[in-house]
Amino acid sequence: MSLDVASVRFGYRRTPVLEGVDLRVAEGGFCALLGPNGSGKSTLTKIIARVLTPAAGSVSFHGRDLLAAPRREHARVVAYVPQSGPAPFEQTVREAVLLGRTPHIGLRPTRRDRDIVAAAIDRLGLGALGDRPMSQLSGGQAQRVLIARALAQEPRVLLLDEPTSALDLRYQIETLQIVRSVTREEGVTALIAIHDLNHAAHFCDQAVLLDGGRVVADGPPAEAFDAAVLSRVYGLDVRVTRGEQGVEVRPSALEAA
Ligand SMILES: Nc1ncnc2c1ncn2[C@@H]1O[C@H](COP(=O)(O)OP(=O)(O)OP(=O)(O)O)[C@@H](O)[C@H]1O
Repeated sequence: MSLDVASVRFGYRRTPVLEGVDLRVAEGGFCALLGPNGSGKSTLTKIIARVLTPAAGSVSFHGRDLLAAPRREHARVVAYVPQSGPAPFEQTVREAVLLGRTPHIGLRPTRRDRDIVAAAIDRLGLGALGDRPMSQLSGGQAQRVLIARALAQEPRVLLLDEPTSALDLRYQIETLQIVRSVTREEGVTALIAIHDLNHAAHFCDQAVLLDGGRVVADGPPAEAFDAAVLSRVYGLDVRVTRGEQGVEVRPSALEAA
């Protein structure tokens, strides 16, 4: 029972970006997708979300081919939080989150759909903003609406592309806690593109490191984080320490300062 990405290749025009990516996330796992700018993290999440079509390879969940499934079926399994989304001027927060119910709704939303939307809005701390037009939100509030929309979709697989990039420290931590509880308590499988290696180590149970469109490390963060590999991939000398608090990565330059 897992999300399986096998031999995925992709290029924009003639430039190869992903060169045979394999990864497996166990059901209920929380996997960090790491790597420097341009390493292919967004591209890979977009392929699983079916925003992009790979040149080769497969994506399956519980052995079911997600790339060949009808769109509505795919949307019942996979929810995708992009780095940012369009904010139609007239749409309120509640209407934007209700869009997450689209794959489940018949002709019109039921009471249950509205309850799920209200719960997702509350969970992301947006309770006071339900009637606010999307155009009047801060960047971080809008990012939290996208996450609430994905939760309202009740997916089995949750893909998040740098969902904490616009969030202040409190909401970064709260969002990662929410995603972790969704994986642990509801068995949702989550894949998150994220830059903060220490947040990844703390919250995720698997870390996949991409470099130039290839997987160069994959495993529990404490095992996958190797100082020599990270230093080479990021082009910056780092130290990895392992203690009671778990694994921690620090640029060597900061230690010398
Ligand atoms: N629409 C596009 N057309 C052409 N090239 C693209 C396009 N989108 C991304 N690329 C290129 O593909 C490569 C991978 O980009 P991608 O956005 O997947 O990286 P990333 O790891 O998510 O980076 P970041 O950490 O900066 O978000 C980069 O070299 C990028 O310049």
